[in-house]
Amino acid sequence: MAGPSGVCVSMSRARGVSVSRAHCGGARHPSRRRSPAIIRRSGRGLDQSSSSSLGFAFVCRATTEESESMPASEETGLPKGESSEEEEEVFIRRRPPHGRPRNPCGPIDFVVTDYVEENEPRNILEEIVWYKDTEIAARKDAMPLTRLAAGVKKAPPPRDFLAALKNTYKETNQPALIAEVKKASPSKGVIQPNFDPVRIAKAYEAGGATCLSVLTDEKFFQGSFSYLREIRAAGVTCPLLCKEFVVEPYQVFLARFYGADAILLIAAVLPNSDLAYLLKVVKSLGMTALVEVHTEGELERVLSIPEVELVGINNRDLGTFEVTLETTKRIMESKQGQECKDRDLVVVGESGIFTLDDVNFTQECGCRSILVGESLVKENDPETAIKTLFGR
Ligand SMILES: O=C(O)c1ccccc1NCC(=O)[C@H](O)[C@H](O)COP(=O)(O)O
Repeated sequence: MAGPSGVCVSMSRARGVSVSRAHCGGARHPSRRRSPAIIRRSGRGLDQSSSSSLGFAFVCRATTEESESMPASEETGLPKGESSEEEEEVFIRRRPPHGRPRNPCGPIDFVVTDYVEENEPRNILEEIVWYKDTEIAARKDAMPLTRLAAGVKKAPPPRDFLAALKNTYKETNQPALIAEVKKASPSKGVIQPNFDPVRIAKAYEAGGATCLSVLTDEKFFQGSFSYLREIRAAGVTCPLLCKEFVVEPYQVFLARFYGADAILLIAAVLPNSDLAYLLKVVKSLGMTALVEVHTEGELERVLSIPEVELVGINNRDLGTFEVTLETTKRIMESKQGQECKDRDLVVVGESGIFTLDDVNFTQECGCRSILVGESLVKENDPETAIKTLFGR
């Protein structure tokens, strides 16, 4: 049964139905202004779990007075009310702008029949981020935040990820290596078929990596949170970055629970209000945040948050998958790049680093650290691969 403006209500499981229409707080895209979205009232989905509101209560207590005063969304535990100007700068739409293709709603479900094209992810990062709601809901079903937070207290203490990078740079005068443990990626498919995360992590450490980045996304990278724990349990002492697509505080707790010392926050995904809030959560757990940007505009936005200490510049264009180190050069030569240098922030050059020339080029751009995945992980002897990469 088609309702007004393309709202189609499926009666298959329904006896009676009324669907409310209102602004949707989740999507961040100008198109949403042209048409009202649908508010989900009940049924299965993210808001089915009571753990997110519980989670927020916990996070509030775990962080500062300042964050306590921020109103938060019941759905995600993140603060509401970011300015529309800031929303425009966020490249990634957090959710399909017109809701999911099918929306369970109590005893019925409804379908949005218009705007099918706008409702498709525009790039791989949107596709990944949209799937996170499903993934996080399942995680919360298995372990509500209250239990997760209790578990976090028993996790091994966090190591200082940022200090490790700074020390290496000072000692070696070469960029400190964050070596990535990743089996596959959306752009390359399977990179290492004989993937053994512990063997690779040990080889990276033996080769001289300062820190490790561990992909935890299962669907798109064939990663796992359990790799963090396995690598720690095997005695690897390098601080560990949880390479995840974070949209909620719950994921930060999960990372700490599994032993991560640092976590990635992607500016293209997170408006500043979310970034600032997540940074407080990260700090409250004793971890470091690597805040990743792709453009000067994102860097400018990120630099307005005083808590940012570690910035990553990703050379991969997430629309085309094209990788060029010129991105790092361009951004580091911009006024925002200059501000990073003036503030003595550690900047990490990420993606597309294959040779000693690439290492040197990134260092000349002003990066004190590099994050390297493919060129090391594809080799069957990653220890030697690191030594070759650094000309040692
Ligand atoms: O690598 C991808 O295909 C990808 C797609 C969408 C989001 C992120 C993606 N990669 C994550 C990374 O940025 C890299 O794993 C990391 O920077 C290392 O890059 P590389 O040395 O080129 O493997």
